Amino acid sequence: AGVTDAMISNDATSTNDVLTVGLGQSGQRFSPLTTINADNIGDLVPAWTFSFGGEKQRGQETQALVYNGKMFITGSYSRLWALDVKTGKRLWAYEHRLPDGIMPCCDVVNRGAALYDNLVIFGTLDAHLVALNMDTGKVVWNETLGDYKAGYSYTAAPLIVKGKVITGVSGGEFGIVGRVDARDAKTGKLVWSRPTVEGHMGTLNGKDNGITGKLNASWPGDMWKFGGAATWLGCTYGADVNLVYCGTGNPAPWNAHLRPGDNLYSTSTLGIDADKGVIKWSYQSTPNDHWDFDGVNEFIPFDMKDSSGKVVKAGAKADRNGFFYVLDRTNGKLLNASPFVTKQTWASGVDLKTGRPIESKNNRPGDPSAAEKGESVFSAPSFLGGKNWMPMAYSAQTGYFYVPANEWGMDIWNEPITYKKGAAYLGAGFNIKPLYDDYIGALRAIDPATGKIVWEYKNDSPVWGGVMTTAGNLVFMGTPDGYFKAFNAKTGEVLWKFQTGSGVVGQPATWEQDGEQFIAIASGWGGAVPLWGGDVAKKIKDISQGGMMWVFKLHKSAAPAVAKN
Ligand SMILES: O=C(O)c1cc(C(=O)O)c2c(n1)C(=O)C(=O)c1cc(C(=O)O)[nH]c1-2
Ligand SMILES: [Ca+2]
Repeated sequence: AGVTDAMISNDATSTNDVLTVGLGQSGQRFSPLTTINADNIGDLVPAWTFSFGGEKQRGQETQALVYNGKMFITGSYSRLWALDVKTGKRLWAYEHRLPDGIMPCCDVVNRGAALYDNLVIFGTLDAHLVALNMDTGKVVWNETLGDYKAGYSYTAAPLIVKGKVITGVSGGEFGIVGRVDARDAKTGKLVWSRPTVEGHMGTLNGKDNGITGKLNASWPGDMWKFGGAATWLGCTYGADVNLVYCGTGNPAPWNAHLRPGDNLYSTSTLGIDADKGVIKWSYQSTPNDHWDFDGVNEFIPFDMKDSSGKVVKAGAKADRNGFFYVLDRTNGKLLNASPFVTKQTWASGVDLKTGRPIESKNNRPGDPSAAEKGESVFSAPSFLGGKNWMPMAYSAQTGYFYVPANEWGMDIWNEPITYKKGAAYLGAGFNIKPLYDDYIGALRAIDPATGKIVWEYKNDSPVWGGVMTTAGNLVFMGTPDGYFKAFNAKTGEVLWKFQTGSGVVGQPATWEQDGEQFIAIASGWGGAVPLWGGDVAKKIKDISQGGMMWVFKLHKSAAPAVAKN
């Protein structure tokens, strides 16, 4: 017995296990379970805990996977554990031997593994993809994703699509070239590879698989050779159209004066043919990005009822640049775009006809070519984004997306820079500042058909944890002050919270076992905010480090749930 493609296709509706990060290939992070619900959530108590151990703490961004009596979790510094899912007892551990010179930009994080056959597959900070035997933890195959000395690393959860393991790469701040790869999940052998910087060739079974668009038309000179567009958050999958959806990060360097043009395919959503690795469509949210708006944010396929009641094959993305985009997932056409944070100084909106931002004048930092430092501008959102990596969730039951957002801006300026292998390739300086005294983070319920914010929960510190929603009328998210919280999915009311002992930047998961529902979350403060957060980082410097897996269940097995509303 092992994990099959059919099981993975059904992961969003099957409740006995958790086979994918995102609770299904489309990444909606919705569970149909109702045993734990808005009426009895007050009875939620810890079932067991597990410590990530020792000196290697830092950000724990993982999501638990559950299969065949085992839980699989990844940890900071490229570690992975198999635990007894009933007790939390450690069964085996894999600790990847990392070289000294690794260069992750934004903490030593990992966002989870993938399961296929009898393998548990995850990526490492030195840009390797490692497949372990589920029962023993022994390495079955180990492939190189990039040269860590050139700044390649890996932090995302891989995605399984039809027997293939789909991965991106990290390293946009070092001038790597972004890429999406598909490998045979059983052997690790490369099937196709699709670079995300125009000009670089893709491959299918070792042969050229074609490029779309004119070679390098959107990059000046040789800039495409180190163009960034890292695919550092991985991909989702639209099974009905057989497209892998991958976001691409910032073009490199940050100083956009050095690369006039749109810089395709940076800061874009790509719809890539899952069998051949060919880009079927692309949608660029921030052409010629000057603010590190990146654009990797997850694109979540969902079916949307439009104003006439017609069901549209849509997909949504809450972009780091502050706009919530709804696209036609079959062809990438923009359906609507609306702000999900209070301030976007760089653009007044998005032109629905052309799909391009209506860019503000004078919100790009000045050209430093004749000076040491160009003119500084204040810009919002900050480069850490209206939303960063932490995934949103979608409930077909309420019809809302639940978006973890942050309200902040930055002073940003440019400096001269040239590419040097293994060195930061930014050409920019910055300082992040809060916009408001009373809050930075917010969890917002957004109606995708109108773009309206239906409810919001404000948090004093930035939110950095993933979101999950359930048919029990619940939304779950953790906060940097250590709480794991449950909200009413319809109203946003906080129904329950639990202090985990360190900041929560993990992703919730839920499953059922022997008639009981369980909910898991990793606690362990870290990620990009303490490293890059400027004035905001100063505000939250007193959060305790840590590293614990928490699993919860109802205090006494509740009677089968009866939904009250
Ligand atoms: O361009 C890139 O390759 C890249 C990679 C990563 C990463 O792999 O974690 C982040 C970023 N960029 C980034 O811009 C960013 O804000 C960020 C935050 C985090 C985090 O885990 O908290 N990672 C990253
Ligand atoms: Ca980046």
